[in-house]
Amino acid sequence: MVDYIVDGNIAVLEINNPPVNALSIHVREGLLTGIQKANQDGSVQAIVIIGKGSTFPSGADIREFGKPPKEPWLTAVGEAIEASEKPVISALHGTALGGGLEVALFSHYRIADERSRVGFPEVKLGLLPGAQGTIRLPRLTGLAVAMRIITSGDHINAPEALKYGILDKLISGNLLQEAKTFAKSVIGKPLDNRRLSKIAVRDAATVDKHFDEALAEVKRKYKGMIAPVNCLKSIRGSAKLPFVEAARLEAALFRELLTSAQSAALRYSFFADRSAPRWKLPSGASIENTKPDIIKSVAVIGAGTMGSAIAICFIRVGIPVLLVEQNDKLLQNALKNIGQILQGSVKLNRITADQRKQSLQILRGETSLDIVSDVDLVVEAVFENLKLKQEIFARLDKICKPSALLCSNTSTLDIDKIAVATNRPGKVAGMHFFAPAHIMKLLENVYGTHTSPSTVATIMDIGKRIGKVSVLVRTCDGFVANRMNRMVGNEAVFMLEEGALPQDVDRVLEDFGMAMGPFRVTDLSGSDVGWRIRQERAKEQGIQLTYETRFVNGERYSSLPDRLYELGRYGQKTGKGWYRYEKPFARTAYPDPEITDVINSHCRSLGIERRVIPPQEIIERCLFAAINEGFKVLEEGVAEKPENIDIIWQYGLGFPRYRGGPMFYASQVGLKTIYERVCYYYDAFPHSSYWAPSDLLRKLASHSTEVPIDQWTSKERSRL
Ligand SMILES: C/C=C(\C)C(=O)SCCNC(=O)CCNC(=O)[C@H](O)C(C)(C)COP(=O)(O)OP(=O)(O)OC[C@H]1O[C@@H](n2cnc3c(N)ncnc32)[C@H](O)[C@@H]1OP(=O)(O)O
Repeated sequence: MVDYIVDGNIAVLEINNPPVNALSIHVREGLLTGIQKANQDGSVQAIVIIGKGSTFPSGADIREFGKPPKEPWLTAVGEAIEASEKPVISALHGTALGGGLEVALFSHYRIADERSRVGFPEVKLGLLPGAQGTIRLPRLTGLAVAMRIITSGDHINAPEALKYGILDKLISGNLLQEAKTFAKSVIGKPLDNRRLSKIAVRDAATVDKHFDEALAEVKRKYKGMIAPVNCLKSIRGSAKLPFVEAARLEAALFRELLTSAQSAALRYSFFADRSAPRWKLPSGASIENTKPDIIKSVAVIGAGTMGSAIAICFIRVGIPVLLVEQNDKLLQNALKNIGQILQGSVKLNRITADQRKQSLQILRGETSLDIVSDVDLVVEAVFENLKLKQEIFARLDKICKPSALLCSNTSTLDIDKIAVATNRPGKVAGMHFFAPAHIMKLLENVYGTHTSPSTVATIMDIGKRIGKVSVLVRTCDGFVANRMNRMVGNEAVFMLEEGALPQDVDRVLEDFGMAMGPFRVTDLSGSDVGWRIRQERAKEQGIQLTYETRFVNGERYSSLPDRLYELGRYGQKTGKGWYRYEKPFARTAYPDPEITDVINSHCRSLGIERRVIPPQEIIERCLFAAINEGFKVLEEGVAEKPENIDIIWQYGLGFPRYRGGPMFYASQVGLKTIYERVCYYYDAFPHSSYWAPSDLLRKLASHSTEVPIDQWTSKERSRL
């Protein structure tokens, strides 16, 4: 794991632990032994630490957290490095992160490949740089820069790191050769002024001011997260306390984080991010054995808000798009909007003016579907109506070349029902973008009964190319996101009927960490959309919806949202929805006494007695209902693994990453508790059949010990 190579009077400790040279136990042992050996070796006068392969260590081995810790700790290794009587030079390349950067900060000198990056991403894992990173970095950079680097977790490029004093020299040539040359140049020089533990924080006197400012910032930016706050407390300690005491404080703050539920969730999320895009079909086809087609051109059908944003996703990575809208006025409007959105990106420095120009050059608007005959991929983004989509797909099937993939951006409709309109069901799939599509990271890719493995491989690959987090799910009503989120919406509205107000429900869920409560979300997206879908479905089933309707097909129904629609309260766009806004399209939501009156009068007219609904009930009814549905999604194989569901919620539905996702949250609450509460609510609300407990949940909850989340699918599904 660490090779010890002597070249003349220089010992090189080469870390070899692919893929990222994580500081696993054997690496820590190897480094410690190497430093000791080099100090005992009379022929050695300086020591170089370097990474083999693509990078200097990118951090501690995250898989070791949560397991019984093994000595030597990284701090002990680092202290041996700093105490070395022979100069130690860390030679950085790739990404020197977390514990990797800490190794460098224990070293007496740091040189780096000019393309390398450094950083402390621990905060993203709910941790702090616990091997003295929080007390060493401020000694080099000063407090403000250290606070920013450590609480953001952002990577810093080498030239910037040089400017901040983190690095001593940038290297453009052969790193190892240059490191040896550098090492020779520092032999015999005094080391105490190179040992950071011997150096004071130069702006220590200003620590309280920096702390207060940074604390206000992290509380706003990382609401609810404890790691950034502990990072700041530890950095404050670096300035206020003698080094050894500051190190003790850092260790205590680190231990608190290491055992926290937030860190467990964030570490789970780190691996879930990497696992979710790795798709596998029940047939055995997978990312490992199926090649994607190369998509060189795309047509987007429907130039509404969604279609336009989808077009942007492709053109900004250089994939030409034909945007088709039947009405020329709407088309011209869409093209203008796309230009404006890209202009906004230029203003925010996300793209250059040149990139905007290049993107617009590969966008073409058309009013005829016939023009799409030669594209490789079609993404349909018209109104959510099965008949309309079937008509379009039937036409596309005739117009498009046989190899073209036909995908729908439907958010709910069964892909199989769309595919039957074509003679190429193997090439039909869902690509469910989330609004606003050019901003939201999630792409919920949907396969139907006949979708071929190569179609799946292609939509997953194109998702990656356009920078999305792509998760594959099987078709069903609402897929994963909308199917599970429907329970949140339903329960939220039912609780209004029983005693809550929109702001009560939203506040509880936002305090839990959701980016937005369900009523603020509805106001943002517009309640007219939901109304139209409800009316269409009722029409299809020959049902007449009225204010008195309390059940549809035996299921509990609330007409409250319909009342809002009739009042013209469509949400932000009309300046009124579940909340009041200063004017149409204004963002700030104010609780509205008119809504309280509407709800009260609704309850009176239906003879419902209102009661106080406690916060815990709001959490349980919204989230436990969704979690129960999540277990049904798993048992049916709609999602292959819990990570897929959690990633969909994090990137598509604003679930707090520091809680992992609804399924990971369930694992922390405990499946017995979840199951018992689901049963309780099913008893209380038998007309909401989604409360019927999932078989998988029941089975998992029946085990005497908690079944770990990574065994939920493999163990139990096969036994159901
Ligand atoms: C106290 C805490 C201390 C001292 C710490 O150091 S905490 C760890 C701090 N470091 C990090 O958080 C870095 C995490 N890694 C990354 O950000 C990225 O992996 C990368 C920028 C280093 C490289 O990115 P990329 O090239 O895209 O590669 P992947 O992200 O796909 O990673 C490749 C595989 O390596 C696994 N991995 C990466 N980092 C670690 C790690 N620190 N410990 C364990 N495993 C790690 C990653 O999961 C990938 O594995 P597979 O999915 O391929 O199995």
